[in-house]
Amino acid sequence: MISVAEARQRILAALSPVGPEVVALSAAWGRVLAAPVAARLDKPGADVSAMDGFAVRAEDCARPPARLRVVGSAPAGHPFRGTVGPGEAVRLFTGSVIPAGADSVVVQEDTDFAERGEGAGEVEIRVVPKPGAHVRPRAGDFAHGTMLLSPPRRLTARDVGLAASAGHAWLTVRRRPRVAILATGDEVTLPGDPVPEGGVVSSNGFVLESVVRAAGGEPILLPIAPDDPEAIAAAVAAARGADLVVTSGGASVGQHDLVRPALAPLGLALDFWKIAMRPGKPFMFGRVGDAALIGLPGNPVSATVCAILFLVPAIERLLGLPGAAPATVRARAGARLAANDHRADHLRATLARDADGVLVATPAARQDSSQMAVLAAADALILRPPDAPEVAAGEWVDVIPLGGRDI
Ligand SMILES: Nc1nc2c(c(=O)[nH]1)N[C@H]1C(S)=C(S)[C@@H](COP(=O)(O)OP(=O)(O)OC[C@H]3O[C@@H](n4cnc5c(N)ncnc54)[C@H](O)[C@@H]3O)O[C@H]1N2
Ligand code: MOO
Repeated sequence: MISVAEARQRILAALSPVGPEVVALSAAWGRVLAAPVAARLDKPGADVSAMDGFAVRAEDCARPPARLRVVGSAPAGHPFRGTVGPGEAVRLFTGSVIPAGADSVVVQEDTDFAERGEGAGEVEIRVVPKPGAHVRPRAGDFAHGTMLLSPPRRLTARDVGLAASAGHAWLTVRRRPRVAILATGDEVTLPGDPVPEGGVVSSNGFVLESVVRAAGGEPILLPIAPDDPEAIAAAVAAARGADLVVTSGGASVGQHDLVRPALAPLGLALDFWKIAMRPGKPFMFGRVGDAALIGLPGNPVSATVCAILFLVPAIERLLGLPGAAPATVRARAGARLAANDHRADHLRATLARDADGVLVATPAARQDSSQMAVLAAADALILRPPDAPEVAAGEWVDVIPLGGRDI
């Protein structure tokens, strides 16, 4: 059995980024940028005012109060075409272009504007403006040609706004990796269908569909396959065009654990099978045809933990991102943790702050890999490295916080 780190490294090494596509800016949020974004214009495109007030020549206002003639008004989008001469001012608003001749802006609160109102022919300036006061210089945010966003990068709302402000209506992003999902098992039924004796309602397909979507992939949820090698092979063969095929169930050693032998006739090239971890030991990785294959254990908690640890990084790699391990934080153990065996353990835990504000991770009492209620209620997975010694309550442990990307 290989370690969690080696498994992730082998998965990432076997995958390469999918191709690009061009999308409208309105559809770009959350997508992964595939080409650099350089500014198509200066921002701002001219020296502009940061405040509502008056454009002046600072030298005219050296001895307040200074009485200036208001020679024009320049709302944002309507620049003043003349030049501000000695003893003159122009009425301005936030975003207005600074007229030629002026070098500073005096905010209207520092004038007699309140007494005179809009449209007066004169204004009294009551302060000494610093040259350049309240002026946003041309290209002060960015200049035409400045590199603003470099790939690979998952686009945030702020990135989308930046690209818009730089004049981009379209962005080149990675297409969404197509991930076919196949739940297997004679006992597995769909939610809403009658559940026969010994039946189990499929949750894995829906968890995986959600995880794929959250990671930026395009999930394709296939019909459930029975424990029949031909049916499993036919379903996987029909998923041609997928970048990645993810199966659930039939990954272990039992007589009905069929995925590996079922896919042999399709030319399954197995990279590795079994990871020294709990839950999720019977994890399979390889390739069938043009697609990578991840075979997940059927136990729901095992499938979900493996999806967080390996499927999310795999999709990130297909998107051209590094595919890093889930981030960890330090917390104090909320209870004694027994010494671990040779499999890295991932204990479902709740997080809370103690009286000093220190994060405390308390493991759930039940850690069976079938317990979905415990998993959904958990805030974190406590990491227990292979062969870790016993940990007393209050000692520091590493935890993976859950809930990122709403997983
Ligand atoms: N003799 C051994 N038995 C088992 C071993 C082992 O090493 N030796 N490993 C155990 C471990 S660890 C795990 S994890 C499971 C994984 O087994 P499989 O991947 O073969 O999964 P199944 O047997 O098909 O199912 C296990 C369990 O999960 C339920 N299940 C299956 N599919 C779904 C689904 N889509 N949604 C919800 N639940 C599902 C299924 O009904 C079973 O209860 O093997 C251990 N056994
Ligand atoms: O690894 Mo299994 O996933 O222990 O239940």
